[in-house]
Amino acid sequence: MANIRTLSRKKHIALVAHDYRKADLLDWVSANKDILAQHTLYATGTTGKMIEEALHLPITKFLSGPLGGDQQIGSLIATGQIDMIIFYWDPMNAQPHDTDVKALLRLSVTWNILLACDRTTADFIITSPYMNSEYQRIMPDYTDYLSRDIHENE
Ligand SMILES: O=C(CO)COP(=O)(O)O
Repeated sequence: MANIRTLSRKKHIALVAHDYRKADLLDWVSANKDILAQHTLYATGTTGKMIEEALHLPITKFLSGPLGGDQQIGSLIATGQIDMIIFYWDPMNAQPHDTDVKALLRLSVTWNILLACDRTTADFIITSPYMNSEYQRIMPDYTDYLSRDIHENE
């Protein structure tokens, strides 16, 4: 039987943007401020400071992404404390912490959470009826992986 985790009406949402995409994220957050204000918000350090200063939304800020903030959010995803991430990563510039960026994207998929990396996807998510209701999230089953025979290749 599938393992289900119920997302409450009030979602836990992480907001993250690379420098060249921060203005775009701010624009999207501004356009959806009233909806976002009904949820619990988290962000990497610089992104969070920018949103707080511009829009006065309460937001839990972690370290700046390259200094460990991406990994802090990744850790919350792995422990089921983040339901959704809006991650405006920069497709045109290399990042010094590319491994952390990849890890954050990987964990989002690993745990089947909501992930938007562009405005169109973010718009579809924020207008979904599930934003105002509970949602039964099917948890991926890693039982086989966890019980694998680690000696089989010896
Ligand atoms: O680097 C980031 C995401 O990978 C974002 O970090 P900041 O919000 O601290 O700029």
